[in-house]
Amino acid sequence: MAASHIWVSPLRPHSNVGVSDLGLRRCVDMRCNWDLERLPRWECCCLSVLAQRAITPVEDEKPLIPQVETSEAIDQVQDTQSRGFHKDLNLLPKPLSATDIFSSPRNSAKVRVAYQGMPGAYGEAAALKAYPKCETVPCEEFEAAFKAVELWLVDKAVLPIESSVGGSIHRNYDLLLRHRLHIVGEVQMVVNHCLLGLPGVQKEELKRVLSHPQALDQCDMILTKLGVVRVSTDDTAGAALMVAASGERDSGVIASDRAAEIYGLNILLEKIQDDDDNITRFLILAREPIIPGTDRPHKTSIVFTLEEGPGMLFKALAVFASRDINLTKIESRPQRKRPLRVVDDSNKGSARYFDYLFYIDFEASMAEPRAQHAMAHLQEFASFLRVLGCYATDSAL
Ligand SMILES: O=C(O)C(=O)C[C@]1(C(=O)O)C=C[C@@H](O)C=C1
Repeated sequence: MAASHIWVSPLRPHSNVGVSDLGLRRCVDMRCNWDLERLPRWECCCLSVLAQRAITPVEDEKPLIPQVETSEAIDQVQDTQSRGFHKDLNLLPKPLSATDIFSSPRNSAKVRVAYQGMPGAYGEAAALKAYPKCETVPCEEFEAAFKAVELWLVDKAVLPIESSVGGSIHRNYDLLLRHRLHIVGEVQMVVNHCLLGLPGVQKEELKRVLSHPQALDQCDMILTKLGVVRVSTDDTAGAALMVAASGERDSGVIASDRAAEIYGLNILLEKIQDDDDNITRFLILAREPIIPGTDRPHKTSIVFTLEEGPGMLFKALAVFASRDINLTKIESRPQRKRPLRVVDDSNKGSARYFDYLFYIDFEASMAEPRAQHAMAHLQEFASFLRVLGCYATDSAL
């Protein structure tokens, strides 16, 4: 029986990993090629993957619905096989979603790092750059990765925060504030996009190209030249999976060379981004902050709000300038809970102010007195101030 047909029976209570009944689960470990006769043995190599996905209900969690192998599923596999793909896409790990989070027992000495997207996404590469021996955990959405850390399902999350071409990833700025995680590091990654297609397909045959919106933007010139329709997906590797699964010969993908390998697609063009130096900066998030050092260059990330008044932002920025502290990033986001603030009647009641959150990264460690003084000074007139993290600067591209 093919590995794609392997289903694992309910896990019995397993004291050393603390897993209770998981329901019927398909073997999701790509390395697992156990046959049906051997399934009752819980020491199966896929145990780690299953254990990693064990469930403890959280507030908004839907109960896990046991999966059963349906005739459609079998048809799908046979259909895929008949199209001749050498990769069995059913064996890919299913990414976690925000409503599909469960707590995880630890059965691995490896650091587990969550990222958004499917295997082969750039987030996975960033996680492996930061922790070369880590176990990567795919998540459907950014928020699922935040929750996975909070629920001890993983140790860290690695999420994109800005791109040299596309700018800030606003969703993650907002999530940084909504969740109580700490920034413990950063990863700068050169992103080299490839144009992928099904085996045997020429780039001239493509009518549409699927990818993450950032990747589509970063490859604007080649897409315009090809005259294709752009289709947005949640992540680049997810786009590769879709095309591999659909077998649509007129659909191409922008994704990594690793995604091509995982999903059995051919690389039609390499390094197709408009800007050669296409760099994405990822943040490493953890439950606990690190103790800041002064042994090597550090950055500190903060978020604050200011009282209304002329020159307030100027005053805020002056706390850094007067101490010779260099700012590497400033971002403002509307404050969601009070997106619009109407002034009181004494001010005629007609003026409306937007309240903004200011996110700043500056080049100093919180272990340095100048950074501590700058924060104390800022606190004098900031209505809210939080240090999101202090971490070593990543200068290795
Ligand atoms: O889709 C992916 O592969 C991602 O890792 C996400 C992401 C992003 O959010 O910017 C990361 C890097 C690339 O710039 C394109 C997409």
